[in-house]
Amino acid sequence: MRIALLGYGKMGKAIETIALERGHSIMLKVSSASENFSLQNCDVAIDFSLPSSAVANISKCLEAGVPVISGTTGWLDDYDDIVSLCNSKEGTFLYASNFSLGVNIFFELNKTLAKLMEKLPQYKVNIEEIHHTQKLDAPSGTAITLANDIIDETNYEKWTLNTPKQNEIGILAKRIENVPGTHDVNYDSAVDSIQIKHTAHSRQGFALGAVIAAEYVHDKKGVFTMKDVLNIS
Ligand SMILES: NC(=O)c1ccc[n+]([C@@H]2O[C@H](COP(=O)([O-])OP(=O)(O)OC[C@H]3O[C@@H](n4cnc5c(N)ncnc54)[C@H](O)[C@@H]3O)[C@@H](O)[C@H]2O)c1
Ligand SMILES: O=C(O)C1=N[C@H](C(=O)O)CCC1
Repeated sequence: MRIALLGYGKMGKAIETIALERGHSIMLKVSSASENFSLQNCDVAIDFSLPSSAVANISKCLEAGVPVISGTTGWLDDYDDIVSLCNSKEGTFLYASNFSLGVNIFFELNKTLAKLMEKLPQYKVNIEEIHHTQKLDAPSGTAITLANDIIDETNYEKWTLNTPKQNEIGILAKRIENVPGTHDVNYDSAVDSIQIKHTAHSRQGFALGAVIAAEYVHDKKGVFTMKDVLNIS
């Protein structure tokens, strides 16, 4: 595949390494909103940029008829508009808050555990995420996915970064130098605790998942998720 990298920071560089190893070519590297780039000759675009630039980048790809995947977090208020644009252009789009294959298995475990714990009101759930200090958004996109998936399976109504009320899931967002991404979901009762946890050891897992997702979507039409890529029903 001939790939456009929209965002050439920590993730763009990690994706470049893995894409080249897998025999792909990098046609374009974009690093700022002021670049007037052309997507000509690109088979797929991979956006890992800034919360403030993702929507413009994704829209530009969809307008140009170039399949696009995005891992940028912190722009999801506009997700439905992007889906509408993709559908109206008969284009190709995939967003994942976390491209790591392990995290996508962790998402399934989280849903299964939430279904089981729903029957045990003596347990209260909370989520903790830890990321490096350059991260712009909090909570992480992954923590939001975990919380929303629990909300879909239970009576919890929303998540909060503040002290949670009875119907709220508390998310604690910690920032510690050089941490690529750690997430845990904790259920605490008066007598015990249950915890599931995912720890990324580097950015390689995110980058590999992104390249695999780009390989999956590049010749398809529609709006996809990592469940499609991993064939999870
Ligand atoms: N979904 C996942 O699996 C996953 C994994 C890691 C990071 N992320 C997310 O990806 C995003 C990027 O992460 P990062 O660690 O590479 O950040 P980074 O700050 O290292 O890189 C972002 C890059 O985007 C560039 N940029 C600024 N404006 C741009 C524009 N208009 N178009 C294109 N590029 C532009 C910046 O110059 C910078 O180099 C963040 O939102 C982060 O939360 C997601
Ligand atoms: O480094 C980041 O920034 C990460 N962002 C994603 C998120 O917000 O969940 C995925 C993990 C790394």
